[in-house]
This record gives sequence, structure tokens and C-alpha cells, in this order.
Amino acid sequence: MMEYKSESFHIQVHAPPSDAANEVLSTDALRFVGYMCHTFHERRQNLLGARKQRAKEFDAGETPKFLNIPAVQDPNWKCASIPSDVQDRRVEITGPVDRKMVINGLNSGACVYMADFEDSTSPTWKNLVEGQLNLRDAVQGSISYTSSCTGKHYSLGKKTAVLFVRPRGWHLNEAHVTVNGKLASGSIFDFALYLFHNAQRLITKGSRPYYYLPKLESHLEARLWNDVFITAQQYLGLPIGTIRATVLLETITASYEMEEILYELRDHSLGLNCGRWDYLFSYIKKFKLHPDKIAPDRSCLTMESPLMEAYCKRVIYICHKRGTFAIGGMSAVIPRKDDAKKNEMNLKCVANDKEREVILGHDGTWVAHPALVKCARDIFDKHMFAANQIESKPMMEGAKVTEADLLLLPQVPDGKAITSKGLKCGVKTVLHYTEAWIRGVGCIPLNHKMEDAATAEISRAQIWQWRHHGLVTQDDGVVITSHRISSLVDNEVAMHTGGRWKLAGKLVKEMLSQHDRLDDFLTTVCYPYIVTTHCEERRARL
Ligand SMILES: CC(=O)SCCNC(=O)CCNC(=O)[C@H](O)C(C)(C)COP(=O)(O)OP(=O)(O)OC[C@H]1O[C@@H](n2cnc3c(N)ncnc32)[C@H](O)[C@@H]1OP(=O)(O)O
Ligand SMILES: O=CC(=O)O
Ligand SMILES: [Mg+2]
Repeated sequence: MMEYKSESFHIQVHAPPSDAANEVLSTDALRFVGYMCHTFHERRQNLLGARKQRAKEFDAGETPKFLNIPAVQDPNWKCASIPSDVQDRRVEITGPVDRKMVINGLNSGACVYMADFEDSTSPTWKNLVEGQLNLRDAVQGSISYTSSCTGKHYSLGKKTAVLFVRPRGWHLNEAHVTVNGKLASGSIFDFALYLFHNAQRLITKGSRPYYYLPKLESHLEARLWNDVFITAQQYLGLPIGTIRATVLLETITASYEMEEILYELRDHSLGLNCGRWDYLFSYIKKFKLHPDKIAPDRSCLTMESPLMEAYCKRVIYICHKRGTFAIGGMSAVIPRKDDAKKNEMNLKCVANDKEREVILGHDGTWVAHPALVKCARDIFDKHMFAANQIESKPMMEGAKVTEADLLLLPQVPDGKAITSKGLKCGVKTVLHYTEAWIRGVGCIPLNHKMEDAATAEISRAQIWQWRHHGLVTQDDGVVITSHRISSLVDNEVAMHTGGRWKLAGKLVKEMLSQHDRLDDFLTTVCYPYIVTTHCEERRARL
């Protein structure tokens, strides 16, 4: 077993040995991960406890309030100055950390490639350690790959995107690693290994360790990240402020603490990003028991919805006021190869989304696929004449956004809000995504859209909510019951063989139709099924 023991902590790795793990988890790397996990274990647990307490208040009918902390209101502070290699972030591509994706993402022509351990990666041990190895090789410039199917060879081009890394969110444990017998934090594991192996080389190349931070629910969670950065930099002898991070503003509670989040991270901040899919999921999850906040079909939850418009305006206003980036989000539409006309329509759909973002004042945007880079870039080039619009678009309308504006769902005509088609599509999405995830695949194409751990969660949360409130699908007047949901799951499972459909069907039925409580995350429910069999004892504790 790989392990390292100091006076204060004992880190152990409980996974089958592999070449990738041997390379990534050197003794010094293990010592760093162990030190970081040990130092921040209790604070992380307390903050996860605070999430639960807050959830109870929302269940009792409360809604979030702006904090208005005096030090944060001070007009004089700004976020850290922007390094030269990331002044222009107009197009950012995201994707899982597998070898081909990393090379394709870096070669895609986007300004940034965000290598993702969160929404689009199923955190199997193999995916994680190989992902770290891929990122190390990418930073060294030596990464290459030859497809065993096509024989095609992949290596880095002359000009590559700047690399950002998104570690897992605070809620996820890394069950293959314990520190003093306690499960390691997935966030710290991903963050620390990337920093340990790459910080010096990135600095030598004139870049930095850049991160995206997902699923924060409060400014105290941002403070935790900031302290993690300070401690890690001190440990590795890096100047404070070397690390830079963009926070995904993707929970409804964080929306009431945007400025506080930037304030906490100001010496390391590279702004905020509108993570629209997790944001919608978080809204439904936090207000699941509020009868006046029942979300309509997923297709009605567009960026033109009042709550989404208010949220984006406020992100842009706060970020630009504090001299930093307000990055837009991801259109889930992806290119299709089967029909040229329909592909054109998909591209148009993405272009419209990007046009709305750049005109509103975002400084850049996300795409899910290399074939969308040009489309997004053309739109931003047409409307954004400098590297970003931090100075030129103060978006003062964002200052007027009220607490209530952030909660306003779209008005959908009677009969169209909750439909049998929406229900069926939602069940299919949760099932297909769960099946892929427990097979080790964290992002899939489904109905010509990208589905990941944020998009699929919207479907899961809203179906649970509809059933819990005993609602009917309005086109046929039929009640949404556990039995109806289970039949839809069974019918879809019956259409597939192989894979992990049976297990996925069982888990999805439990999550949607049997559990009285809405599970916090699909990924935490499914995680025990991807933990290696070396971890039976810890699996039972998950
Ligand atoms: C809500 C959020 O959090 S958004 C962020 C998380 N989500 C993501 O990052 C989405 C990432 N995107 C993907 O994983 C994929 O694009 C999918 C799953 C949606 C579609 O995948 P596929 O159907 O396999 O795409 P497709 O076959 O069209 O891919 C064509 C080529 O583009 C590459 N490619 C596709 N998406 C990406 C990407 N995001 N980054 C890099 N390369 C990519 C493929 O590797 C493939 O390369 P090849 O031609 O050399 O073999
Ligand atoms: O991470 C992005 C999102 O939309 O969720
Ligand atoms: Mg997200």
C-alpha cells in the first residue's frame, strides 16, 4: 500500500497499484496531499454541516438574503491584476481529463481549456490518476496519444490554449485515500496534485496554476479555498497570489454573496463564471419544498427567464466593479453529424446564446465541443473589440437586481409548464447519465445535447419535486406518482443490454421515486459503485 506517515498525519492509498498512480503519487506528492487534507479536514466538514443547516431553513420556507458586509462594501478594493496570458478569455472550451480530450482541447483554437474533474468526469480512480498524468504531460508539452481504433496520432500544436483545472467540489470525498483514517477531500486531492506537479513548470513557461472552483455555496467556502491556496503556496515556496482562480457562480445561495466571494479570494481571484446548469439545479434543490417555486419543464428554463437574466446582470456588475472577469456559461447544444441542416440550426442556437452573452457584458464564454469554438469566437470578435469588457461594460442594471429578482421563475402558459414529454425526457436523461457515470463516463451526448453532472441534476431534482408535490402533467392530467416514474425507468432500461443499465435503473428509481428526501447529489449516491473493491470497508461508510 502507498502511504506516508508524519508526526501529525498518516496518509494511505487504498487502490490497486498502477503505473499512473506510481508516477503521480510520489512520496513527496503524497506528503503534500496528506498535509493539505489534514490541515483543512475539520473546516471542510463544518462547512458541509452548515450547508445542511441552511437547507433545513430553506425547507422551512426561508429564502436567502444579501449579506451587505461593511468591509466588502468598501468601494476601494479590487481583485488581483490580470496576468498577461489570460487577458483575453473570449472562448473557453471545457472537457474531461482523458488524454485525447486534453490534447484536442488544448489544440482547439480556444483561449482557455478547462480540464474538468467535476461535472464531466466520473471520478473513478483510473480517471483521476491518469487525468493527473495527462495534465502533467500537457504542461511539460510532451503529451501524445495514438488511438488504437483509428491509428490517428495526437500531439500538441504550436499555439495551445491556456490550461485551467477544475477540481471536484467540496461535497465529494476521495474514498481511495485516507488521512488519519478519514476520507480525503476530492477537491484537495485534485487541486494539490495538479499544483504539486505543475506549478514550477507553469511559472517557468510564463503562465501560472489556474483553477476553476465549482459549486461553492457561500463566501465562507470561498474563504476556505483562499486559505487552502495560501497554505499550499507557503508549503511549496510559491509567492502568495501565484495561484489564480475563477469561481463558478453556480448555486442560488452564492448568488446572494457574489461580492463577498470575490472579496475572500481577491488576491487569487480571476472573477466569476455563470455556471447556469448547476445554478438551475441548485435553485430547484434548495426550494424543493416551496409550492410557489415549482420549476417548469427543463426546456422552459432558458437564459431569458427572469431569474437567469437577473443573475447574469448581477455577476457582470459585481465582477466589473471589482476589476475582474464575468465569464458566461455553456450552451448544452452540440454539433450533429447526421443532418447538415439541423447542424446549422444547432450552430445558430449556440451563436444566439453567445450573442446574448457578449451584448450583456460577459468577457468570455464556454463551449462544449471544438466545432463550436469558431462560432463563439466569431460572435465575440464581432461585438467585443478589446481583450475583455471589464472597463467598458459596467452593467449598472446589475446594481438594481433585488433579492426577489433572483428567484423569479419564467411564466409558462397553463398546460405547457409540466408535460408528459418533459417528464419522459427527464427520466431518460437521468437514467442515461447515471448509467454512463457508473461506467466511468462523466459526459455524454444525448439528443444532440451535452449531458453532464449539472444538466442531468436539473432533471433529477425537478422530477423528484413534481412527484413530491403530487403534480400532474398538464397535457394529459395524469398525476406524477412513484409508480409512473418507475414504469418510465423500466421501459427505458428494457431498451438496452450490457453496460450497467440494471444498476442504473435501480438507483434512478430510488432517487426519483422512492427516497423521501431529495438526495443532495446524484454523484454522491452513485459514488460507492465506482469505488474499487479494495475499499469495501470505506464503501460501507460512504
Ligand atoms: C455544465 C458544465 O459543467 S459544462 C462543462 C462540463 N462539460 C463538458 O466539458 C462537455 C465536454 N464535451 C464532451 O465531453 C463531448 O463533446 C460530448 C460528450 C458532449 C460529445 O462527445 P462526442 O459525441 O464524442 O463528440 P464528437 O464525436 O463529435 O467529437 C469529435 C472530436 O472532438 C473531440 N472533442 C469533443 N468534445 C471535446 C471537448 N470538449 N474537448 C476536447 N475535445 C473534444 C473528440 O475527442 C473528437 O476527437 P477526434 O475527432 O479526434 O476523435
Ligand atoms: O459548470 C457549469 C454549469 O453550468 O454547471
Ligand atoms: Mg457546474
